[in-house]
Amino acid sequence: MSLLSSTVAAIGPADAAAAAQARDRQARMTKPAGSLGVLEDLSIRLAGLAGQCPPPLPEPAAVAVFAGDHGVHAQGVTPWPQEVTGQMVANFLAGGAVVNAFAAQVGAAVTVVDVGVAVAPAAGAGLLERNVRRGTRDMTVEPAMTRDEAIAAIEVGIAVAGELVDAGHRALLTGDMGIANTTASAALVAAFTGADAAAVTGAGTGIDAETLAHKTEVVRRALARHDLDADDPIGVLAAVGGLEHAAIAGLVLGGAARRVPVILDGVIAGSATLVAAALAPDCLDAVVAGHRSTEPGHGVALDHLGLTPLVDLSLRLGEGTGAVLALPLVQAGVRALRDVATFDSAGVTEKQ
Ligand SMILES: Cc1cc2ncn([C@H]3O[C@H](COP(=O)(O)O)[C@@H](O)[C@H]3O)c2cc1C
Ligand SMILES: O=C(O)c1cccnc1
Repeated sequence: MSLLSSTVAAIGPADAAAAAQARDRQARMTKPAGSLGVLEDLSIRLAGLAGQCPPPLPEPAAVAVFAGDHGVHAQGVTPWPQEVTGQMVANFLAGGAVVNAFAAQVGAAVTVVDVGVAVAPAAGAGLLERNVRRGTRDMTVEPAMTRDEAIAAIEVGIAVAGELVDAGHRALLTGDMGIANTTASAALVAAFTGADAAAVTGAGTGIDAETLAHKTEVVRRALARHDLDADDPIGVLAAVGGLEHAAIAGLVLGGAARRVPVILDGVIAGSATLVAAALAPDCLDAVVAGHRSTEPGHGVALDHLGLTPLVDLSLRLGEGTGAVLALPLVQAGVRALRDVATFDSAGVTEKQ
């Protein structure tokens, strides 16, 4: 059996008994019932995922930054040159990117993976060299990847998830680097949700109104170019996705198979999770939406997946920055379920 097939087969539903135990404990903790809002629901979900109440604290955490390039860059969808992808890989390895600063703040490790960078980055200490191909093809002309390439890149993500969990990590965070990847993200979201290109295409790193109109047309052309069927997620991914999207889908599947929470970053992660959920719907039990980015396709993807983002700070960066900022909230939700006394144990009188 392939790594993808065995991983999908290993993903099962949440443990209803552990979730019920967590729900019951939340009702008996020394606080008004429901007063921790979203964090209560989150702790109950994570108990169901782990199959125990309380679930293990989601730490130590690791953010996996998957880097890849995009043939659709040739269509003029972003003002940034493609070589920035590889240059930022070097910056991540040197500790100089925003995700490094934020990860240091919350004690998360940063793992950098070349799954599809166009020009081989200089082998820096810590780089995981797992390149499947040196950038995708232009999706407005031909499929971005072959099915085999898409599956190989998904399996890179599954393997990285396994390695990080084997190394002791108990929370996986998604990160991405890939100039032009918000264009592929928009196409994926449109293909899986049926939304119009205009509803899911955004400014990415920042473009003027004319370039945004052009980018929307590029997404529309790519969608029209391929015979996209949401029931064939590998086919959609291969046609209009990116190598880092594939790897992130794999990280989600791999985390879910190991029953470790996966905290999503922005629109690249959201669109990649549409692929993962189409392959294995139960993987969503492991998924936490870290934040909502300003890319319009991100909200469309999260709504489709039924996920509520934890923070909304108008970020539009990627790299894993939004996921990393959300990590302490996830940890606080679990810590409350684990450490807060009950009315009985603390001798606090319950409401009349
Ligand atoms: C210096 C720099 C650092 C970044 N870090 C993340 N991104 C983000 O922006 C890119 C997507 O935007 P678009 O589709 O508009 O090209 C991705 O690389 C994403 O990770 C960056 C972009 C730049 C320029
Ligand atoms: O939503 C994101 O993660 C995002 C938005 C803009 C540019 N890069 C990433």
